[in-house]
Amino acid sequence: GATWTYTGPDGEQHWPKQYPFCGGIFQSPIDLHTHLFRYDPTLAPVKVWNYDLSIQEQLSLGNNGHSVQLSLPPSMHLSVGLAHRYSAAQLHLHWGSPSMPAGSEHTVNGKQFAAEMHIVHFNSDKYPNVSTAAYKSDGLAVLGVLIEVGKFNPGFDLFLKYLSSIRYKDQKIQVPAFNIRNLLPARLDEFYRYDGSLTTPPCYPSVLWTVFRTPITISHGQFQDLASTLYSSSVQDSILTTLNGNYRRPKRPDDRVVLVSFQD
Ligand SMILES: NS(=O)(=O)c1c(F)c(F)c(S(=O)(=O)CCO)c(N[C@H]2CCCc3ccccc32)c1F
Ligand SMILES: [Zn+2]
Repeated sequence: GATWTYTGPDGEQHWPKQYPFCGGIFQSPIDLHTHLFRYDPTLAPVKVWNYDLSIQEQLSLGNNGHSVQLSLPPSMHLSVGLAHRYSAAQLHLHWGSPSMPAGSEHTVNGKQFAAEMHIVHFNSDKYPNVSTAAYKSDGLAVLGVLIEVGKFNPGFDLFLKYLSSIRYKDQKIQVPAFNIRNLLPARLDEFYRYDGSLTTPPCYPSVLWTVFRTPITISHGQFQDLASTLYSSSVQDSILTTLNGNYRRPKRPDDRVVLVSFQD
């Protein structure tokens, strides 16, 4: 695809020129703030199926120049208390930089977290794959997990430890699969839910967002590895640009409501 970045002449304020949806409605991320919240007692806890992948399976871990991306098998799926099954496609992260460790996309009452993980799922009842689903209004369901710096996270290390093998854009390796449930917070019953978009070009307004209320933690060392190991440059590029600060700033909520599954 075309070259879009998070800063500079191809930065996010320029995205709408090449990707018109980026300047459109229902954009993500947003600041999840209290007066947008509406408690919805009918919101069922998120149920994940087949996240406990066998170590015999191999997953593709790649640097796509915008993020670190782990491919996921469509046998992994979730039910978000909705009519359709959403099958997993990939997970990726957004993070800050070593000097500015705030890099989540969603913020909560103005607080930005160190990083954020997204697990992209597509409506496999209706569409054959994520690329077809990506531009359909009921196409995608993305789980968002807010990440703080704190206790070491052994689950994240199962793929963070390979980052030095995919330093450059378009590098990818096969890694042993693991239980993706260990990357999620303990409570899957407390979350924010709203209609939004992809947070990267082409910014299709096709995402049912579920952002869990409880952040998970990774250690300072794990964060530094994430924020300083990858390049957005290809291996043949003469100038090396470190891949960090890969988060879109919060967009206007317009007249959207954020459903919340908790009351306190
Ligand atoms: N934040 S986000 O909105 O969840 C989000 C990203 F931030 C992100 F970088 C990606 S990307 O890595 O594919 C790079 C640019 O699309 C995606 N890709 C999704 C949606 C686009 C179509 C597609 C096709 C195959 C696999 C994944 C995807 C993405 F959904
Ligand atoms: Zn994302």
